[in-house]
This record gives sequence, C-alpha cells and structure tokens, in this order.
Amino acid sequence: MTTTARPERTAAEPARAGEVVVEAHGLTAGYAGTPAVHEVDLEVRAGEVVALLGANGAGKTTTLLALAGEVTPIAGSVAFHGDARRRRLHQRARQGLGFLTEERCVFMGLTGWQNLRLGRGRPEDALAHFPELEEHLHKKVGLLSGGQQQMLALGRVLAARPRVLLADELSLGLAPMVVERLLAAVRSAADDGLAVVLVEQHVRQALAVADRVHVLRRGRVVLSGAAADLRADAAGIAAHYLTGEAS
Ligand SMILES: Nc1ncnc2c1ncn2[C@@H]1O[C@H](COP(=O)(O)OP(=O)(O)OP(=O)(O)O)[C@@H](O)[C@H]1O
Repeated sequence: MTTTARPERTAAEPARAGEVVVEAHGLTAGYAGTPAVHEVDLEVRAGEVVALLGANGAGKTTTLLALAGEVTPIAGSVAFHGDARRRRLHQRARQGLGFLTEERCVFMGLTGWQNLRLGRGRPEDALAHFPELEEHLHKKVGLLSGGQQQMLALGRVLAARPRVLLADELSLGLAPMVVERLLAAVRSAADDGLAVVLVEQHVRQALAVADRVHVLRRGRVVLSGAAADLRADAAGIAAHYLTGEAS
C-alpha cells in the first residue's frame, strides 16, 4: 500500500487573516515524565499577540518549548496549521516558526551585519524593523547594548518572515523604553499577519500590546481573557499572580 505524505506548508505561504496558526489542547508537558504544565489550552490566530504571563517557574518557557517541539508533550496535542503530528524544532521552523529563546540569540564575536547575514531573511528586512541598528552594524555584537542585541535578534527572526513567533522574555534586563520599542515591533509584525506567543514578566507592557492573555500559576492556566479587559487591573494581576509560586 502506498501512502501519500501530507505536504507541509512552507513559510512562504502566508496565513490567512484570523486563521488559527498554532493550537494546543490539553497540553501537559515537562521533564523526565514529570509535568511542569498541565492541560493547557490555547489558540493563536494570524495577526494576534497572545501573552503568557506568570511568576518564575510558572511554566511559561515549558509551554513555549512544547509548542516549538523542543519538549515532547506528555499528554494533549500541539498543532501548526491543523497539523498535530509531533514535530521537532527544525521541522517547525520549516512550517514557519520563529523562536526567540530566553538566551539572547546573537553571536557576540561577530559583527551586527554578520549576525544578520546568518539569518534566513535579508539583512535589509531586519533593518526595516529596526533602522536604528544601521549605524552599529560594523561593530562586534558583544560591544552593543543589551537592547541593541535584542533588536538584532528580533529583527533577524522577523526578517525570515515567520508565520508564528514564540518570544521568551524579550525584555529580560532591558530598560522600559527599549522594551517598549521591541514590543512595538512585535505588535507591528502581528498587525501584518504574524501569530505571536509572547512570554513576559512585564505585565503592563505585555497587556499594552497583546490581544489575549493567559496567566499561568504552578503550571496551570488560572486566568484567561482579552487584554483590553485586563489592562485596567495590570497592577492587581502582577500582585496576585506574579509575586512568586509559594502561596
Ligand atoms: N530542564 C528542566 N528539567 C527539569 N525541570 C525543569 C527544567 N526546566 C524547567 N523545569 C521546571 O519546570 C517548572 C516550570 O519552569 P519554566 O522554566 O517553564 O517556568 P517559567 O514560567 O518559564 O519560569 P521563568 O520565568 O523563571 O523562566 C519549574 O518548576 C522548573 O523548575
């Protein structure tokens, strides 16, 4: 019997506006068989920013890693464009995944230009997102500020025109103005059709750019809602859900 493999959509095919690009259903995932996140349900549509908030250890990174194919689900499913077959990160990348991990994804010993050349997209497209980088491209990246390094990393990922961006704590250790700049670029890419899952600890800034929010606590989603409905209570959410996992 011959079977016909289902063709994988390539990153070149844009998602239709509002199309569900990534979904997780009953996702339980963790390490060495021990769950760190339990029964997470989420959907991200083209053009949408979904923020995952939570204290240290709440399970945000584990959720992203499971979406990316780096951590295998213990139960439940993850689907890209309705394809729920288990996939590794490199296969997800071919399906249009861009992943910015918590570690700043740049090569410190290379120049900014060389870093951009290593990406899947054109350096010019990265600069279109962050024109302020142009004057620094001849420098070794290790000599750039943390914010400039992060712009370079984000610009390089966006230049590859992913259909999904998973971004883990883009703002870690950066000044509020830089965080605003980075998140504005993410928002603008979403407005052009990108589906984004944004892991953040800065509640107010995440709520400012997100469409929808899920708050994780001890590996479970304890609050979900439209960002517009939650913005007025950013301080309350931070105090109640992001102050540590002990209570
Ligand atoms: N490689 C690993 N092996 C075993 N346990 C892990 C591993 N990585 C994370 N964990 C555990 O899984 C749980 C969830 O961690 P995770 O990194 O997903 O949380 P987080 O919300 O992203 O936290 P942070 O904001 O500190 O990055 C924690 O209890 C953590 O100790």
